[in-house]
Amino acid sequence: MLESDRLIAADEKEGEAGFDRAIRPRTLSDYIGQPQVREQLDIFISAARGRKESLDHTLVFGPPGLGKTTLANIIASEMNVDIKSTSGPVLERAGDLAAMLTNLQPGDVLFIDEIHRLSPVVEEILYPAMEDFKLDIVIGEGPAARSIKLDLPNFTLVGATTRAGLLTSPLRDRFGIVQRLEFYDIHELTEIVSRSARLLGFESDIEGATEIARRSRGTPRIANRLLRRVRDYAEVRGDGRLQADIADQALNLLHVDRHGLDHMDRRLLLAMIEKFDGGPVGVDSLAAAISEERDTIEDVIEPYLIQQGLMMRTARGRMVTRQAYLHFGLSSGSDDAPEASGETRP
Ligand SMILES: Nc1ncnc2c1ncn2[C@@H]1O[C@H](COP(=O)(O)OP(=O)(O)OP(=O)(O)O)[C@@H](O)[C@H]1O
Ligand SMILES: [Mg+2]
Repeated sequence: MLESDRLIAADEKEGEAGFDRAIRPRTLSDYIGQPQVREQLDIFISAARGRKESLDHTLVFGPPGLGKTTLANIIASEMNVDIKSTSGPVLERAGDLAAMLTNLQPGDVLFIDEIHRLSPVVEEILYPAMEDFKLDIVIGEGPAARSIKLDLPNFTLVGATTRAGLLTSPLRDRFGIVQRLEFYDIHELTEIVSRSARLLGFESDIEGATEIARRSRGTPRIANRLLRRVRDYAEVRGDGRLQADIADQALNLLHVDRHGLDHMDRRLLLAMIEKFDGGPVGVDSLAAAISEERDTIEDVIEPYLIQQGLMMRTARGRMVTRQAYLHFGLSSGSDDAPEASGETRP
């Protein structure tokens, strides 16, 4: 199975955009969960508005599907300004960024998704733009080359990344506000599912919403996707309402287990147990063993398994925990399978 075919992949799938527009929160008060992020941003935004200044540059990081893009849009709407969106890989040349920057109105939000993938030449242009609102760019080549300096309006750069560790430190240091998104707990996800169901006109009860929440890997995008599939099932096999037994049947049919683990998670954990004796094993060996990209393992599969206390990242490599053996009904063979280190299940 391809990563992109995964029902519980946290990345956005084709055809979800329209559905997403209907349910994406637009204001900070619609944004469920992430209490610290919300409280801090509420203060910073109110203060900036009070001073009639633009908001400080803001970096948002966290695993896919937790609400980074949503938050960038909310920041712009709470600040009452426009948002212009682009992404790291799209900005290939210095001129691409210059075009975006010179197009900004005072106070605007410039949203750069996947900001860890900016090329070094583009990043160089970004530094003075962020710091002094100056554009400093060389056009042309050889003897005809000229350096152009322009004043830019004050703007807010909002950067999003799944991998804060890959940001260069000069770039990271230029963000005044850094927010980390966490996986959502069951109560928050239940609220998200109930809200989405309401907006879709899909009648639901709390048990039904909870059943989806429990199996959504702490991720709103997955919760909303499972909700859509359960709605199909409820319309065809049930009475069109979201209830716990209908959700359970639908998700079993889709092979999403009670902890929200699917085929790929199970394959990763079982490879560690069966081929590497529980680890420690390097991520590259693991990637080869299950024929996945290393990035997919690091970005998509393992963050949730680590958060759930099923595996650990150690200096010597990846290891499964005792909980992983228990999950598969196996005994941990040796007694040295580690306990999960203080991580709790949502
Ligand atoms: N706090 C929240 N409350 C309610 N719904 C949310 C929240 N956060 C995200 N969502 C929903 O989850 C979906 C995914 O959010 P979003 O696109 O912002 O994720 P992302 O972090 O930008 O993902 P990626 O890393 O793939 O870019 C959206 O459909 C949005 O409606
Ligand atoms: Mg996004």
